[in-house]
Amino acid sequence: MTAVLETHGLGKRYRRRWALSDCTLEIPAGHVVGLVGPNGAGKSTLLNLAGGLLAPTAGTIEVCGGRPATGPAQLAKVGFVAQETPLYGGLSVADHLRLGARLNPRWDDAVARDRIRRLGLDPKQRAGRLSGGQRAQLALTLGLAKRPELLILDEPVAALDPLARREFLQDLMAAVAEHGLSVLLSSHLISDLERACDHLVVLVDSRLRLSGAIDTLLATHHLLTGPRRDPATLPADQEVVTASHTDRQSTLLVRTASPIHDPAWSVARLGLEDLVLAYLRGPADEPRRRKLEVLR
Ligand SMILES: Nc1ncnc2c1ncn2[C@@H]1O[C@H](COP(=O)(O)OP(=O)(O)OP(=O)(O)O)[C@@H](O)[C@H]1O
Repeated sequence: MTAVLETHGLGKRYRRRWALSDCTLEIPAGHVVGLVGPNGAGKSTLLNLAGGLLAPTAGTIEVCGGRPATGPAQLAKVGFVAQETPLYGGLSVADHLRLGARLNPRWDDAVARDRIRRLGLDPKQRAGRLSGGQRAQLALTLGLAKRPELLILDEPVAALDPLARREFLQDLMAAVAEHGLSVLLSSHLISDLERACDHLVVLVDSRLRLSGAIDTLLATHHLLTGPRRDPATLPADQEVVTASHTDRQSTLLVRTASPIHDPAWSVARLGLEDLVLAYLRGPADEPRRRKLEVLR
């Protein structure tokens, strides 16, 4: 597997607080990877580290085989659209495309012009006069036309209307299929991630909670419902992600690569949204011990 992003023990600290801690992660090339987590979980921090806008406090990070933002060749490989879609307010849409062409060796002018035309943006309009969604669209167009190996997008679709969101995600998937682009994007909109992504990374409380191919994650998580039971009595290969109990019944979300044979359980699969929400809600460490406390 070729990795477009590889981190080992990666951490970023602001004064006493770790915004990202002990993150070891490998993201394969040629995929659209969704990054999710609650507000303040460390998503932008991870993306900014990958884009070379921040330097790590601990650990290492490699993007497309090199350290982020170290020289022009490395910069050309990575496109980054930050959350606040930085543009030059005094420059027109056309000026931004000209600048993009001058600064980026692999610039695809046809893609840029075609998107601007489809979006109905006036090339003469100054970026400072565009709406929030139009500015986001211009920034995303610059990111796609740069033809990077890895495109990093921090909440790219947040400002777009539903139709524009869907069309943008389709453009992204087409670029992945046609040009082997890899994409890492953060979003709170799980339905969008479900549509566009085939890999998932979940951060909670500055820590990596889950990562992997979405198909595999969905196939290895099971919702078990049955007579009340201490989660500590489950087979060792069944990791309890969350557990809730009534007087008579237990409902457990477990992760395991093996089939569930115990006839006491009724077993159901989860959709992506329920899986993500379980990890956002679930305890970050020692789930078995904590759940035992609940049972007492
Ligand atoms: N420049 C900074 N100085 C101090 N603390 C910071 C700074 N930037 C981020 N943080 C803190 O680091 C933590 C992670 O922030 P980050 O922006 O990475 O979260 P996020 O997951 O992207 O959140 P959101 O979903 O709200 O965009 C937060 O607690 C935030 O307050």
